[in-house]
Amino acid sequence: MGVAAKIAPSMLSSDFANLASEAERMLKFGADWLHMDIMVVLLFIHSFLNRHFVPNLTLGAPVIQSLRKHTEAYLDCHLMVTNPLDYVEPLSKAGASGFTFHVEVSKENWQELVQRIKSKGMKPGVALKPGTPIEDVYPLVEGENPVEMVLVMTVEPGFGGQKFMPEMMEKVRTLRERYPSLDIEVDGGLGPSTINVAASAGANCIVAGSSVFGASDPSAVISLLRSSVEESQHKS
Ligand SMILES: O=C(CO)[C@H](O)[C@H](O)COP(=O)(O)O
Ligand SMILES: [Fe+2]
Repeated sequence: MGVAAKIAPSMLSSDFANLASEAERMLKFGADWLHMDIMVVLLFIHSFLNRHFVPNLTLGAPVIQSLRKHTEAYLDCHLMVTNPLDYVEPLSKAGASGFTFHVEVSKENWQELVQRIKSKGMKPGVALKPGTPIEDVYPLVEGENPVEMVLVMTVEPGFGGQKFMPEMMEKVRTLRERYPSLDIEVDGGLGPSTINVAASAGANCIVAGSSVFGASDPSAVISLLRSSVEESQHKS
């Protein structure tokens, strides 16, 4: 038996003007979590110092708060920002469930971050970009106050609809071997043609945006993602 499969449609691919009904549709189709990509570009700073994390702007606490009024679903928030600590309080008030920050921007303060996230009743997770070595997250999983999920990016963060990077599966395999009961999430380019490699590497939380929202039968895609994770776990 493995860690429970969690299928998390990325709302980045939804119709933002109808977010509540899009969320409801995904839950009806069998989604476990709703993946919320929080990206901020500080335009002023971006132009002068190039200190943004991703070159895109999506949604923040006000949108999470609005969505929370319509659903009790687990909101799996993926923070692609340079200053995640600033978002702990607003996102917890807004009703976020999971708070996953990037290791690349948290070297100095991850202990405080994890503690604050937990104190607000959210589940702390750490994400890493494709170029970041897996060893960088070990201290966060093995420390006294550990994160409860590792998100392995399988595209460069910033946009939906990109091509899955199979070479990231080595990271997933290494993590699964080291942490048999950890939630391991993969994010970027997941869909029917890529799920088997991710599932057999040991991922159990699957984010899928364009492959689900772009499908003629999203519920069939969600079922397929789930059965691939469950079958891989039975085999191992
Ligand atoms: O974090 C993300 C991008 O930075 C998104 O969650 C991800 O790209 C999902 O979209 P898709 O499944 O279309 O690749
Ligand atoms: Fe994401």
